[in-house]
Amino acid sequence: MQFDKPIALAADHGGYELKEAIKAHLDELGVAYEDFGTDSTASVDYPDYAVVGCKAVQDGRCALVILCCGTGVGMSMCANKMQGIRACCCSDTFSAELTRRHNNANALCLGGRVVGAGLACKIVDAFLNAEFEGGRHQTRIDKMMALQNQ
Ligand SMILES: O=C(CO)[C@H](O)[C@H](O)[C@H](O)COP(=O)(O)O
Repeated sequence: MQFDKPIALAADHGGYELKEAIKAHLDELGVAYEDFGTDSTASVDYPDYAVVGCKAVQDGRCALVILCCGTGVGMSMCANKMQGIRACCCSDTFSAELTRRHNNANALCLGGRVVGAGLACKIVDAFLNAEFEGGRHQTRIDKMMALQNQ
């Protein structure tokens, strides 16, 4: 996997430990990242971290964002409310691969209380290694993104 920009990472307290495991994994892979917090297991509010991570993608500073909370669900709900963000909450590698290939997802959400670090790193690999296929999928994404105006 090669990216011309870093991967953004952000988590709440429920995803903090998983975020740290993903950082170690990205270090091993030599993939650059930017960590937007949180920095401990002290209780915080996941929307605050979804916003900073997604903004890094919106403004072009980061290529993609990985968001971790307890379930991944709250992060994905927040991320999908932000302009231009297509987030998928994944607990399996197949969905993570296909959401890049078909949905051109730019945000991967993971649950630190759902998946272990080993599976999460496989999910991250599947997400980062897949490429958007375009074609008929772009037509569908155009329709999807138009829903932001409804
Ligand atoms: O999973 C989450 C949101 O979808 C959060 O990470 C929290 O784990 C969840 O909201 C539970 O919060 P708590 O304050 O840790 O009980």
